Amino acid sequence: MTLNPDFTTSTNATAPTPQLLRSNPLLMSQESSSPVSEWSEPEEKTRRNLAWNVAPNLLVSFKYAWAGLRYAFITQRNFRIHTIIGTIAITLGMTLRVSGVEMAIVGLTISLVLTFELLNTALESVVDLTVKQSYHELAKIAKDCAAGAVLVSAIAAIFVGCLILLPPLYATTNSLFNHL
Ligand SMILES: Nc1ncnc2c1ncn2[C@@H]1O[C@H](COP(=O)(O)OP(=O)(O)OP(=O)(O)O)[C@@H](O)[C@H]1O
Repeated sequence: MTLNPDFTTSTNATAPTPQLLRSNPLLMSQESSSPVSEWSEPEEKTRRNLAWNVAPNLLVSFKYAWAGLRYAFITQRNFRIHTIIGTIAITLGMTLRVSGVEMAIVGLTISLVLTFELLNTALESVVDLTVKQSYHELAKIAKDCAAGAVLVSAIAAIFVGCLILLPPLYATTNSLFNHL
């Protein structure tokens, strides 16, 4: 194996040295992930500024998070369906005046499903970015497992929803019919 002479002075033979990276910013993506930065503070700042999108404050971070939610809502049919069902469940819970703890359980279950949907969307994007248009067995496993995670959370949500919302719904409709 022939080693590139530029890399031989580094402790990691495959990682470019800071000197080499300074002379060629395109090599920055090959930099080792050492927890202790070898860069001076201004250099670190410049390097960070070269990232595609850097949130300078909390407000901008929220803006990116909102963009992710918006993207999932616009592009993912399942995310829209789960959002609508979740909204119906919360409205039903408030109308039926279920207890605070029960509302919290319903709310947490809904957010779990939506969270898995978002992670599923993120993972699909990363897989597509990695394998592009090509078929790969590992890409299939990754996507199928992520979809499976959403399915498990959705089944759990249906179970929790039925357990908490059906008894008061049944009681309310029963008493309504009895008054007719
Ligand atoms: N690059 C690939 N290589 C192999 N199989 C793939 C690949 N891309 C997608 N698949 C298969 O097709 C299925 C659907 O993938 P797709 O990216 O269309 O997700 P989707 O239909 O948007 O899923 P979801 O409804 O969960 O958002 C995956 O679960 C996987 O089995």
